[in-house]
Amino acid sequence: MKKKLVIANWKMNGGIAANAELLGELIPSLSRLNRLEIAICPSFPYLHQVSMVATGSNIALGAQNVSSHPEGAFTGEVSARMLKEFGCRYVLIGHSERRTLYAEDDQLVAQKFEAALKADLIPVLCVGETLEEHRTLKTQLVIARQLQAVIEQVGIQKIADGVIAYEPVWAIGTGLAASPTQAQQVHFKIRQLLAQHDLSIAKSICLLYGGSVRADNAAELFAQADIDGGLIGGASLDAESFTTICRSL
Ligand SMILES: O=C[C@H](O)COP(=O)(O)O
Repeated sequence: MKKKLVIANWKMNGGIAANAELLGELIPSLSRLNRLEIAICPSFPYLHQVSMVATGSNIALGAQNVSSHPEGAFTGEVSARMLKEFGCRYVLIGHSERRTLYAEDDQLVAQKFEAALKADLIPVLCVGETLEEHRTLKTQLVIARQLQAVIEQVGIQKIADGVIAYEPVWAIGTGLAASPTQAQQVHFKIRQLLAQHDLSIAKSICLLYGGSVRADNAAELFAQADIDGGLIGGASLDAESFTTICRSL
């Protein structure tokens, strides 16, 4: 059976007191949701806090980024081994904010995906087109290119050890989610692209949708045949909204 997963990406938000309050509400309200996996990706400094507070709950830990290098003179970077040591299970790879604001290209993203796998983390590969690419009907082309870079780096079998999140850049933080039909079409296309390499991986890989998922649109998005969960930004900072989103899956 395919994995169902909802990941909270807190982005560069939170603080010790705010995290404690949010977790204090989330942990009990999500505790009975055993039909899906739930993960929270805080900023690096709060990994330990979230790990300590969430231990024993059904909330897993994830990070928002990782270095492509295993160790060494890379000031400001955090390695996959370090994330593992701090209890991470997941790591976001190639989020569009990393691609656009920090110039992460397909090759670097692919190297990060590989670095995560080598440390036994589950990489969550983020793919998606910009508004301009969307308007000029390049969505499939862009996603095929982003996927291909990772397939070339690690091989199709290793892709199966990760998760893929489709996040149209124009939907992130804009309040303008893709319609369920639009999202489903792209998710279906992602499975088709993977099926060119391996049918069984295409069918079984966990595909998340991200981009302005809210309490009031999650159920319809998650009802789509090829959407197995969500990667949630803004709405994951509100306990009630995030709980409703998780319950919608
Ligand atoms: O990682 C999460 C995505 O960037 C979605 O963010 P958002 O839910 O605030 O649109």
